Amino acid sequence: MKIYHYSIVLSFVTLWLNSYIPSQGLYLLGLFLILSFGIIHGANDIVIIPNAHKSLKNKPLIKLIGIYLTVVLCFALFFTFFPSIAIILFILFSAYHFGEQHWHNIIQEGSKIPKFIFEFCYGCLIFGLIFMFHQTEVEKIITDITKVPITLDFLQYLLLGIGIILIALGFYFFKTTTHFKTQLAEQILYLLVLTIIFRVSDLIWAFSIYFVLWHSIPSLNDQIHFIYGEVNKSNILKYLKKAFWYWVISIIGLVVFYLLFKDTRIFEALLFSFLAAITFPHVFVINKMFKQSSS
Ligand SMILES: CC1=C(/C=C/C(C)=C/C=C/C(C)=C/C=O)C(C)(C)CCC1
Repeated sequence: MKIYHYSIVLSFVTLWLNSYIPSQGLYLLGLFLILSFGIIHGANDIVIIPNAHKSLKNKPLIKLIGIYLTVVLCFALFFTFFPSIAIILFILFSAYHFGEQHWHNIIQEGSKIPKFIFEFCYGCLIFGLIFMFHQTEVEKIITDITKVPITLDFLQYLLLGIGIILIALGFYFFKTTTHFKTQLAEQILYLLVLTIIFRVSDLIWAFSIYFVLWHSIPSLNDQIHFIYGEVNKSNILKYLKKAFWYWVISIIGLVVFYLLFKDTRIFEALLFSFLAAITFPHVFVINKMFKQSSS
């Protein structure tokens, strides 16, 4: 079964969970899943870096960890001092990252620029839909991070523009890329299911469903393939073993963090700022990995 078939089946399970678990429960489960999968699917960046980047091939692990932590720290400082620019970049980078993960196996032929625009717009569509259905909450979190009051009233127009670009480029890929043609109906169905899920679920739960089922699990699959050459039980276990301690430390961190900040307005703002700091380097590492595996 293709990895996205698991995603679609599990997405229906989450729809069913919506009516069985109260919102607060789904909120906590969503946070736990975002952090767990966020950490697990980013934990092996340090293993991928030397394989994807020739100049880092023979560097000792401790040096790589040092470089990685320095980059994360720089982004965290950037987020602290220039939150408005940082959040815009964070959303734009993440949109490309989500789109690239989703489409890189489907659009393999043709020129780079239309592919880049298509992947970027697809990611923007995903974020745009989540943000549109949960506008007030998203405005509150962004305002808490940036301290600048914002409104997302422009989202409908933006989504319309993105939709037009995606349809136009969709026609182009339909004519030029065989795999795209055979995938199109399935992908439109996925998008419809996702739109319903985003509409009926709370913000954190909706985001966690996309992030875990549609981004992290396919990403884990690609990473295991890249590092070990094949996805099987023993390689999955090897990968998870490597990520395990990072995960334990992060979950302990999350629990402490939740207990300390749960009653403050800025809990979600702090959480997303942390996610952003670890996301920036991850986006570059995975982009390099895809380039390397397609060359
Ligand atoms: C959902 C959401 C936000 C954006 C989150 C993003 C952009 C997450 C990206 C994560 C990635 C790409 C992780 C690594 O793989 C905001 C703007 C903070 C506002 C509140 C809701």
